[in-house]
Amino acid sequence: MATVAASSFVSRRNSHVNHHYAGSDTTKALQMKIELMKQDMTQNGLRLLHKKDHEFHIKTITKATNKQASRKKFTRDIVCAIGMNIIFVGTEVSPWSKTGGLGDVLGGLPPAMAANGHRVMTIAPRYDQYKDAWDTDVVVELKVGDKLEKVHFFHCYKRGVDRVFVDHPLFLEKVWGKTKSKIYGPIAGEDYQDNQLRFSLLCQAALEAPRILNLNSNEYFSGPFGEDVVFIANDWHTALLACYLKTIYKPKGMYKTAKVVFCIHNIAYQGRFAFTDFALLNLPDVLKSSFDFIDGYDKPVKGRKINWMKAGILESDRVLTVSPYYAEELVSGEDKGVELDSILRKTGITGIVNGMDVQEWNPLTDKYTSVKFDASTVTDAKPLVKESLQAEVGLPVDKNIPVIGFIGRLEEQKGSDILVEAIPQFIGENVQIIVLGTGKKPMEKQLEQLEILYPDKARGVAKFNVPLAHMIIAGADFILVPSRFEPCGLIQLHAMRYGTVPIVASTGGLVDTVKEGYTGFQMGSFNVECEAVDPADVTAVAKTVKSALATYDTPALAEMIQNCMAQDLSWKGPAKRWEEVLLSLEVAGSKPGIEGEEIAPLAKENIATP
Ligand SMILES: Nc1ncnc2c1ncn2[C@@H]1O[C@H](COP(=O)(O)OP(=O)(O)O[C@H]2O[C@H](CO)[C@@H](O)[C@H](O)[C@H]2O)[C@@H](O)[C@H]1O
Ligand SMILES: OC[C@H]1O[C@H](O[C@H]2[C@H](O)[C@@H](O)[C@@H](O[C@H]3[C@H](O)[C@@H](O)[C@@H](O)O[C@@H]3CO)O[C@@H]2CO)[C@H](O)[C@@H](O)[C@@H]1O
Repeated sequence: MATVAASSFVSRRNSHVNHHYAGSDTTKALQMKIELMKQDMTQNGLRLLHKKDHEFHIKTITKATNKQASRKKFTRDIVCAIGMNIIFVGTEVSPWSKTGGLGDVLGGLPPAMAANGHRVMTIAPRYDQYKDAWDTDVVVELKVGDKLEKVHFFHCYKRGVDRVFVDHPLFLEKVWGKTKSKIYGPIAGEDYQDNQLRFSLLCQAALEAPRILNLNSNEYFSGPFGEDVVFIANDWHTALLACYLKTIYKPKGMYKTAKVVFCIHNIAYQGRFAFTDFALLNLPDVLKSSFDFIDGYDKPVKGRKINWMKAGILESDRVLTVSPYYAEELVSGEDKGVELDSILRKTGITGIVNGMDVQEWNPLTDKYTSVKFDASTVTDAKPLVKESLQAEVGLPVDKNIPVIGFIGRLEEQKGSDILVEAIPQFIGENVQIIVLGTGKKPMEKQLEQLEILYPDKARGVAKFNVPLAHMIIAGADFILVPSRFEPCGLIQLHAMRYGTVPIVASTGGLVDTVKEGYTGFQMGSFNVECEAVDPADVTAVAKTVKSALATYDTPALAEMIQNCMAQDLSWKGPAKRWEEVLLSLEVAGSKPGIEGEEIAPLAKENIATP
């Protein structure tokens, strides 16, 4: 009996089990891998060698008769329960809640991290009676403002991620049934008066969840996540998390090695409130200086204010944002850094470009489109999908007319006002345009006017309409993204995956993700002053749109379509970069992950959709 081929089998506390065959094994179904592993162990006489600090090392003894084959078979690692405990906290988590890209990121990045062997939880408010999330029966009492509030936790397990929903009337009673539009205020542009209390509650609840929720969602992880965790706080609403952690939990000896990453999805929203409101947050005075902020604006009060995002940046262990170019822009000066540039220059900020959810946005399986396609069939399929889109919005159905799409929140950021002014300059071409968005009322009105002004050429739909968003992404020939600023942008990623060529402003993540002449068209950067539309930007939009239209039905555009579709735009790459950053924080027990596939098929998933 010879040979000892090495295989290591590492397990961790709570019998957490995850696994990995390094080397050439590319088997996708994890269940098969485990079965194989069990068989291997039996057939080849695996023996437990020693146990040390929760780690088990197993040595394989192969049969002499099959020495070579066995040696080959076992020169791979089987790693169980590797990785980190990662907790994402945010106000939106798609598909349960979403007003825009923040929801998409909390929907898509966590499953990608889980696929790599990490134990992952998201914590977001329970705005609605989600059909697939059940009451955990765990209740905590939290001090919010000057009251004690009882908070419940709901839970479901999807795509390898524990989805936790914080249940309290501050969320459910306000937003119930209107998840898409009323998360932050009664109408776009208007905030709920008690948002500070709502988000203080969210942050405190998020600090309780990993310690008290006994989650046994799959056979590899069980029990509470514990205290050796890394929190990822997203945008201003979650800025208090680092503050409570540092001043309340750590002094009590809790969360000793836990760390907080603060991720900026949009620096335009900072959470600026009256300075006296600091008292509402139940934080020690020592933190006041981190919130202290003076600006020249009268809203919500004149002069001195508290700034939640400023505190989030200063009190977290690491600051990230959603693209490298946006990270550069944020520290470049006051206009792009929106008066937090100097703070960010001190703390530093790293940009990791977003990925996209390739399950939700897949031209081969998209449930909202009539014809499914991939790169090999796009040329034949696109005209058909386009015709259904034209019919859907009531435009003349003609596959020979190039269609331009726009999707976005109607805020100055997205430049829908620039687009509306540019339309007269290119609408004389052979073209149709479809604009989908909700937000500020005057901008919604501008959209609704389009059909009246250009009945055979343009449609504006002022609704939050996910099926139509999919149809536009799939059926349009070009997608226009005329943003004044854009931290990353997901629209252009979705579009490229469907062979819809992006025409983008040269800002933020649009610079990082769209290569001029290769995967799209760059329009140059726009004036970030939002009060008025800069005529130069209108000209840039019209000029670039005309150049793009000139490529319609040419081999050059066909090549660009192929270039777009050939890219891996999934969360896989970004998830690896996130992992590197999180590992560098050195939370106890953190280990690198693996190159994994989503572990959903193995999980005790509840399959109802929200
Ligand atoms: N009317 C409508 N109907 C249906 N769907 C609609 C819609 N309006 C928008 N959407 C959807 O909302 C998402 C918007 O994503 P973006 O990244 O463009 O936006 P947003 O600015 O909200 O996010 C911020 O956060 C993300 C994530 O980090 C950054 O990419 C981005 O630059 C930053 O501004 C897309 O999935 C889009 O389809
Ligand atoms: O996913 C979409 C975006 O969602 C978040 O943005 C919201 C923002 O955080 C909220 O504060 C609010 O913004 C309003 C702002 O508070 C108010 O003073 C006024 O300026 O109007 C704003 C718009 O209503 O709503 C935003 C969503 O519309 C998230 O922070 C962003 O990163 C996401 O892009």
